[in-house]
Amino acid sequence: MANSNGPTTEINYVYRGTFIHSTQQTPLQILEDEVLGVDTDGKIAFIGKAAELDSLSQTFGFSPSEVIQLAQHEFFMPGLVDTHIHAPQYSYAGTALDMPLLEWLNKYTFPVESRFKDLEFAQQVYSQVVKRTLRNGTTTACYFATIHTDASLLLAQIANDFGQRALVGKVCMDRNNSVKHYKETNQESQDETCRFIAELLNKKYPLVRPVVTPRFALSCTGALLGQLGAIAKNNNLHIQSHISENVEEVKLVKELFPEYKSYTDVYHKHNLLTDKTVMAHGCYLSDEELALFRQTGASLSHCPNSNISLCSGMLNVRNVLKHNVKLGLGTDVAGGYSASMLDAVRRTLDMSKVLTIQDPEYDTLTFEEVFRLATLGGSQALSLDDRTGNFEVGKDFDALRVNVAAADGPIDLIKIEEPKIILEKFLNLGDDRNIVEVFVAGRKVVPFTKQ
Ligand SMILES: O=c1[nH]c(=O)c2nc[nH]c2[nH]1
Ligand SMILES: [Zn+2]
Repeated sequence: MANSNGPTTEINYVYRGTFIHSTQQTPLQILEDEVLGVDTDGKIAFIGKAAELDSLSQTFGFSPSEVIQLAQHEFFMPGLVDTHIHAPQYSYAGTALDMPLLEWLNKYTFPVESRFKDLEFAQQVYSQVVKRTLRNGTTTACYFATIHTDASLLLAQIANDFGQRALVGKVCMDRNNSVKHYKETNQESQDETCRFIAELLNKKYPLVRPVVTPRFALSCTGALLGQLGAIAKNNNLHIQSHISENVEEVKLVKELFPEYKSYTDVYHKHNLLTDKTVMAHGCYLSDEELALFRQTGASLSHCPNSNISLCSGMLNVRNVLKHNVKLGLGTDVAGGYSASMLDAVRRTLDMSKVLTIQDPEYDTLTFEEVFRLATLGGSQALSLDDRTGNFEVGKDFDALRVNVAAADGPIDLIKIEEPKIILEKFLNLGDDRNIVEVFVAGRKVVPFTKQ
């Protein structure tokens, strides 16, 4: 209901209970016994103390009797943001982790990805990955697809149908010396990227957008990198790629692009570093390169499972944060074997502890900081933090309803615990059995209504 200076949209539903989220100022803000209202556009209309329920109900025009009360062991947290995941690679997730990156790409990845010309196969795998990630609380995913435009459009359609917020990239590569049938010509890559962007934008999906996706410097000619930089600029689009993941890769980039100062400079000079760019990994970036990320507003996606599984390297997250570079977490399926962002949280903490074992002076990340990276940090890394990432009024309601004591779940509570302990238990021990509902832009997307 609207009054002359009040809200202009109607309240759809109101929850009462504990809300836990991050802000720019604090990695963990715990709001106990609060009420949060979501309007019919899926946006957070208000959040306030339950003691003020009567006045909120008058201002926003809802009945206190319709308020949904969370149970003792439940809380809401912002949806998880996976800033880097390869949807086609979900088909072999959990296998093929026995060699380093470049061999792994040639032996497993390129042969599998080349199969996504087959739309039936794509339909099967892409439905599985969207459902699996949603069930595990990924409300926003930044996907790599394959070089195939129609299959990439299908991934976008499936994300839209299931209600996931997504950036979807048709992969671009006009260089591939090992699996010769899995590459495009330069012209094809440009034309198909433009077709992908035009057709996807034309669908007008409310939560799914295209992202310009050069695979990485080794898969692209300088000409293609430059053309993709221009396409992104002309259409004001997101950009994603990989950078500085493994020592061998960094060495080859130096050999292939000798006239550039650094790996980062290769992307920068081709106009691929913008405030809508997210680069996966960055394990071997110098301070100078991090400064260039900071200057351009480009962000990093930290993918610890992948970095460990492929023996790639270890990102010094503390140093990235010190340089004020935007940072989110990614599963990097299938270099990372788990599609769950809870796994990314745990690996981030583990890797930070390994760095502390190696150097006791290293300031280990706290679980609160990693919680922020998995939610607000991810939304900032994808430049979507005006829409999602925490429970600020005006943002979309992207949220997980978590029940730490879910029947048949993985967590045993001995007694009533305070919210901070409940969150810590969920992050370290929880799984999809604890995620009882998932909301994206106010719409309940888990449990599924569609099969
Ligand atoms: O982890 C990775 N997965 C990939 O598919 C890929 N391609 C280039 N570089 C890559 N790194
Ligand atoms: Zn990747």
